Amino acid sequence: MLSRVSKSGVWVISGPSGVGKGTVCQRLRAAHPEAFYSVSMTTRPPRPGEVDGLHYRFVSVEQFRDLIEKGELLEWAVVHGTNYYGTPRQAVLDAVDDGRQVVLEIDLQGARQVKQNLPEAKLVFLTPPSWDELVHRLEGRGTEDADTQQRRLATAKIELDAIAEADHVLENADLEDTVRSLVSLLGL
Ligand SMILES: Nc1ncnc2c1ncn2[C@@H]1O[C@H](COP(=O)(O)OP(=O)(O)OP(=O)(O)O)[C@@H](O)[C@H]1O
Ligand SMILES: Nc1nc2c(ncn2[C@@H]2O[C@H](COP(=O)(O)O)[C@@H](O)[C@H]2O)c(=O)[nH]1
Repeated sequence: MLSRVSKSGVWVISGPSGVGKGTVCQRLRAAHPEAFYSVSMTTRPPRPGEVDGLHYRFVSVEQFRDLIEKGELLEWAVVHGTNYYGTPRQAVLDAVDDGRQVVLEIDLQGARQVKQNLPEAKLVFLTPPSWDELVHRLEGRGTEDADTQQRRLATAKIELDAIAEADHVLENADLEDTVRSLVSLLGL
């Protein structure tokens, strides 16, 4: 599907909860609006300050299942064993046709599906400087209760064990360094 496109690239940004994927992608988006940043569908309730259509499209479980049935998602997963998350298919394909760089910030299950559907897609895995720093960032964000944090950290162990699947690994120590590395990798 991608082979007819020369300029575009699909870049999957993944990594454990709290490593900084959202923060890095926000910075990248502000600096390089010419790339396409997929807005995921989710059944998770919005956090304070999250805007429908900007951070996510917030939908009900029924709406999400309908999107699955209609084949409207490029990939989808139940993440951290709780909520559905998925990437709208058509918007990504349109951006590819337009020759844009496409950025998907999604979990490892979704990354694997994207690689199956679009083998040319590249998986960029962000790692924390240390496990303690990951826990510190997740706790410091303060958006989840203790149980949810523990669930996310359990997923994080599984995701970090799969690091060999990545095409590129970037340690997110200094935020600006990480953004600079991504800009260079994506050729923005
Ligand atoms: N390089 C960094 N150095 C220090 N703190 C950072 C860095 N990058 C992100 N953070 C902070 O870590 C916390 C988690 O970041 P963020 O929400 O972007 O993580 P995430 O990987 O998107 O997590 P999730 O998968 O749970 O959505 C935030 O408070 C953010 O400000
Ligand atoms: N498979 C997919 N995973 C996604 C998508 N959008 C986000 N995510 C991942 O979910 C977790 C949790 O996100 P949060 O906003 O609740 O903290 C995180 O790893 C995201 O990368 C998607 O469309 N598909």
